[in-house]
Amino acid sequence: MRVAVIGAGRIGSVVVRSLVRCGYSEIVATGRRDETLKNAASLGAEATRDNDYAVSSSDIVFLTVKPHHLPEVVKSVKPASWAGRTVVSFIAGARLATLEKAMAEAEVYRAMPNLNAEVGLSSTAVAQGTRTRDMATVDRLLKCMGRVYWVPEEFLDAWTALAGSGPAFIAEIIDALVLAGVLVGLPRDLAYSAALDVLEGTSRLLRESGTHPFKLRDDVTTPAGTTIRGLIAMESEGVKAALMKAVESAYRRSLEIGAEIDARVKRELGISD
Ligand SMILES: NC(=O)C1=CN([C@@H]2O[C@H](COP(=O)(O)OP(=O)(O)OC[C@H]3O[C@@H](n4cnc5c(N)ncnc54)[C@H](OP(=O)(O)O)[C@@H]3O)[C@@H](O)[C@H]2O)C=CC1
Ligand SMILES: O=C(O)[C@@H]1CCC=N1
Repeated sequence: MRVAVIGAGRIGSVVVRSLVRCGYSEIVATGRRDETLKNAASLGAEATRDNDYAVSSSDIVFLTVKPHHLPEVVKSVKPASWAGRTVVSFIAGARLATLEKAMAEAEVYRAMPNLNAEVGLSSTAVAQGTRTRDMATVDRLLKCMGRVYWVPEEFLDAWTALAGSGPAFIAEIIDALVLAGVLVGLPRDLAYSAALDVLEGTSRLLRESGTHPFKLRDDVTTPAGTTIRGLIAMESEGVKAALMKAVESAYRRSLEIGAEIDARVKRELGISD
């Protein structure tokens, strides 16, 4: 099976690396700049600027360009070349209806992974379109990147906010914890190790024990001890509300991008509803 990765940037490169790690060797990746192509080739992909060649010579196509590049990419491929291809779009916000209009004869899936695919730990949600047949192959390829959740498309924008953008939110929290460690006297490296260990350990404990986060919090919290002092500071600074608003804002932006891209695809490709 041959796989095309259209747009071998940050997430596209991770797709190439994940597939190579999984044993796939027939991969073609595209980009515009020399640097992008050089990088794709160094990862083991055939690198080309020719999107039409990449799509027409492959069975499965991953779309990993920025949302505003979607119309240009569709135009760079002959309509006949999309026919019969299985296309998995990682483009934030881009709706299945838009993608199916843009690539009229392709079998289209909308998915949202995250950058943790770099270490095989993506949380990827995927929704099928109206013409999809080969879910097993898509499932197998996505599993090379980490966990896969088949969901209705209505969850994709929320998933994009929580899981797609999630690594950035968690990285901010980790950075804050490291600064906090330094504030109270730990050397930076030690604070960083502690922050990563606590995050990884808590995550694993919750997943493996099935314990509710409230119960874990209460188990850690000694009356008149240290944790409760920290918890009241978190409450008064609105940490929970800030995180909820972060995800809600990202969700709204995903919806906005979806509407913008739909309008651009219709305008630039001359498609009507
Ligand atoms: N970054 C992330 O964590 C995640 C991103 N996504 C989604 O993945 C998509 C890509 O994001 P990201 O990887 O961060 O972005 P990048 O900008 O890193 O990568 C996009 C790539 O697309 C290439 N490209 C642009 N136009 C064309 C074209 N006409 N033909 C071929 N290649 C082209 C660019 O190549 P060049 O630089 O050579 O122009 C670039 O390498 C977005 O839609 C985003 O929503 C989804 C989940 C997570
Ligand atoms: O920030 C973005 O738009 C993309 C989608 C999810 C992660 N990065």
